[in-house]
Formats: sequence, structure tokens, C-alpha cells
Amino acid sequence: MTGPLLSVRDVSLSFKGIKALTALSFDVAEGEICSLIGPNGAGKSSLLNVLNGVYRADAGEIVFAGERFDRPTPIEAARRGIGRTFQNNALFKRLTVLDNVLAGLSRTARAGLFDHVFRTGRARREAAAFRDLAETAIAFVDLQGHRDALVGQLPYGVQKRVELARALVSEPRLLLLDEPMAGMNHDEKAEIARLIVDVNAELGTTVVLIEHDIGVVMGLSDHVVVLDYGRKVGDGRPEDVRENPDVVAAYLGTRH
Ligand SMILES: Nc1ncnc2c1ncn2[C@@H]1O[C@H](COP(=O)(O)OP(=O)(O)OP(=O)(O)O)[C@@H](O)[C@H]1O
Repeated sequence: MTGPLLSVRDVSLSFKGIKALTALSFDVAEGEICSLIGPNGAGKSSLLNVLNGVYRADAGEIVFAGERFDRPTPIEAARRGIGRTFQNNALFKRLTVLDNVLAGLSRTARAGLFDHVFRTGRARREAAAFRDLAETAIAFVDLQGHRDALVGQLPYGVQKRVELARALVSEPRLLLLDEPMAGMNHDEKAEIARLIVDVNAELGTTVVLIEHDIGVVMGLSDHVVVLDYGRKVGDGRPEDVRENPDVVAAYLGTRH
């Protein structure tokens, strides 16, 4: 494939008159770690929600892996290879780690209700393949020791790793992470940052993440896109973006 893996072109989104995104355009190259930064309410989560089909943009287009992708549903986005974690983790607290990770495959399942009720060969083969994928994802985030634990009984930092495994299990080509380090202490953040680098380097997954900790962003990212009031105010390498006066203004609050 030539060209970027993801192209966001002139995307706008509003909620009853509130402009969450205004004519936003940027590209993400295959294999990079791209961070979205900006003050609260800048439109970062809204953008992720557009990219994986939770929200529908009012205008503009999205091109993913060379195909236009303007009004996807979340299921279609997952099938095309876009995985996602959420700001407030959406895990099933009363299920085990393994079952939560398996839930990440429900959108890619091909065997239907008939296959499962009658335990057809197709259903059995799919269940075995899914189990292998789940075990691999659990091992990748180093959670084998917690495989059968109930998620609600695990510390928050471990739950965030479960969420990452659930997003990874479908082997996404693009992984969208909404504040994967929110609420973590320094050591927990460093651990998640290392995992994100491993996912990117070892699995070749392109990553777009939202993060508020500028130190983490600068150390982790190949590319940074800065939003402010739904508009792009910076786009480039971390060291370039840091010097950009509009970015400094957005962060120091001189325009707020
Ligand atoms: N479902 C919604 N209904 C109404 N307004 C919304 C909705 N989602 C987002 N908004 C508004 O859109 C704007 C952008 O919000 P968004 O959550 O995307 O920002 P953000 O950059 O992710 O913020 P934060 O860093 O606080 O998570 C805000 O003004 C917000 O209030």
C-alpha cells in the first residue's frame, strides 16, 4: 500500500450546535505511534469515536488502508482492522480475564447461532482458534497469572492491561487507545508505555492514542497531532510540535 494507513480529511462533527471537530485533516503512516493531545474538550475522544464508527461525522472523509470509510459502524470498523480501548474501561467486571479478552473477538466471529447451538465443526474450530488468540494476547500483556481471575477483583492498572489485551486479540492493524494511562502512577504508566512500544514494534500495529502526560507523549510518539476547540493547531514530530507557539498557547491556556 502506498500512502498513509489512515487519512482524516476535513472531518467535522457537532452536537446540537457545539462544534466538537472542525474541518480536521491529518494522516497517520503505517507503523507509527501517533498521539492526539489537547486541552479538555478539544475533541480527541470525539475523533476516536468517529474513527471507529461510534459517531458519524457531519462532513469530511476518512480513508483507511486505501479505502474510503466515511460512515462505518463499530462492527465494520473492527472487521476492517480498527481496534479500540475506552477512556473509562468498559470491561465485564464479573467475568474472568480470559472471557473479557474473548469478548474482543465477538465482532469478528463468523460462526452463527445455529453453529453454536448445534456445535457444528465450524463453531468448534472457531472456538479453538479464538481461545488460542486470547491466550496469545494475554501472554503478550503478561497476564497469564490472572487468566482466570475476575476482572472486578484486579487492581486498576492490571485492568487496563486486560483492556489492551481485549483490543489486541482481534489483531487490529490500527489500535485506538483513549487515555490508556489515565489515573496511573509513574511506574504503571511506564509499564503501559513499554507495552504500547512492544505492540507497535513486535506486532507492527499502528497506534493512535490520547494522552495528557506530555512527558509520556514526547517519549513515546513518532507523530503528535494537537487539537484545540476541535481544530488542529499542531501536527508533526514531537520535538517540532513542542516548539509550536499555538501549541504552547493551547497548553498554557493563553487562549482559554
Ligand atoms: N455525546 C456528546 N453529546 C454532546 N456533546 C458532546 C458529546 N461528546 C462530546 N461532546 C462535546 O464535544 C466537545 C469535545 O469533547 P471530547 O470529549 O471529544 O473532548 P476531549 O478532547 O476528548 O476531552 P477530554 O480530554 O476531557 O476527554 C466538548 O465540548 C464536549 O462537551
